[in-house]
Amino acid sequence: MGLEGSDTWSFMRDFLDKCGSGGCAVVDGGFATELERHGADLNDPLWSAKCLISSPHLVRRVHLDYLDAGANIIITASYQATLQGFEAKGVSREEGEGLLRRSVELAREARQVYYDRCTKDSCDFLSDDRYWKRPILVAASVGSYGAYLADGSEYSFEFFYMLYVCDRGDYVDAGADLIAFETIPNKLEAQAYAQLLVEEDIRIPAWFSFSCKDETHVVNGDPIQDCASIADSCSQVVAVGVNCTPPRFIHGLISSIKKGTSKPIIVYPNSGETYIAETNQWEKSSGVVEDDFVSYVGKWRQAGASIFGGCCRTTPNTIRGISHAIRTKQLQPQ
Ligand code: MET
Ligand SMILES: [Zn+2]
Repeated sequence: MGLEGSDTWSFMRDFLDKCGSGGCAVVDGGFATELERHGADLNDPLWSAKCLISSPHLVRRVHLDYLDAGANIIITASYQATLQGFEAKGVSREEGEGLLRRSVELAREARQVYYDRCTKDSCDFLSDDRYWKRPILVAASVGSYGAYLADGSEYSFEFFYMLYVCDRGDYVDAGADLIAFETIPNKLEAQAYAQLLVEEDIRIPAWFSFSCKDETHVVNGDPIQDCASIADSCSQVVAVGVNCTPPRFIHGLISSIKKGTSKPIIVYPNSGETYIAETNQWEKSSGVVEDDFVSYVGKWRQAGASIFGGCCRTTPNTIRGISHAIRTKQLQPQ
């Protein structure tokens, strides 16, 4: 049974209401780069998904750190997880499917640990002498197909379907609350995901989040407004936005996205640094200081976004700051 249109329409809006911060929610921060800060070596085609094999305890720990920091949505370690990638490591197809499910289970376990601790130590808010259980969703991460094709080969829809349809039912079975299509670089992929969600009758909702190169275009040059319109016409998509994009473009991007959709807008920029592939290092962008984008969240709320977080090189501290800002200021859109 697929989600009915009205269910998906209300899914994110109901969730945002329940979060109790004036219709805002907090997503987590950079997951893979946070694993690296804890010493994980992610120089691997599987990137963060490598830790599903080598250090699942660290995956659960980082999820928990983001929950402790105030996240309402945690994104799984499956960004670059593929059965093909696992197979290259000698992991059988069945075991690989198990690892895809495991990525969701680890996030759900962290949520359970967090809730168990809350009732014992009252670490979350109290209202009327009762413990308030902060709403928390587990979003299964699907990284871009373009990123998977890092060798510069061409898009092949046959392969795309093999990668993304065969594998992704595992997330639903494992109990993910939604699918996060992240860092989408172009219109073509957005169209393919939208088609996939409809044709395969994926039973959980999704968000589409694009990676952008300025205030009006995604990284390949397509207008973000067109990308947002594609997401808008797919009833299973419950939020549209941008991630892994420098903070300085976010305000303009929110205005551009609003021209293409009226769905809730999600923004989780990176730290503003640039990844240099040759050296495997992140460098400060010249002349731009964006160390602390937490202070911009109020403006982004006014511009019309309602879900805020961080991407690469942001940490639980960023998320703590965002969470504090939206809870204490009760920000409103203009
Ligand atoms: N959710 C992913 C992560 O933080 C997004 C990566 S963007 C390159 O690991
Ligand atoms: Zn990122």
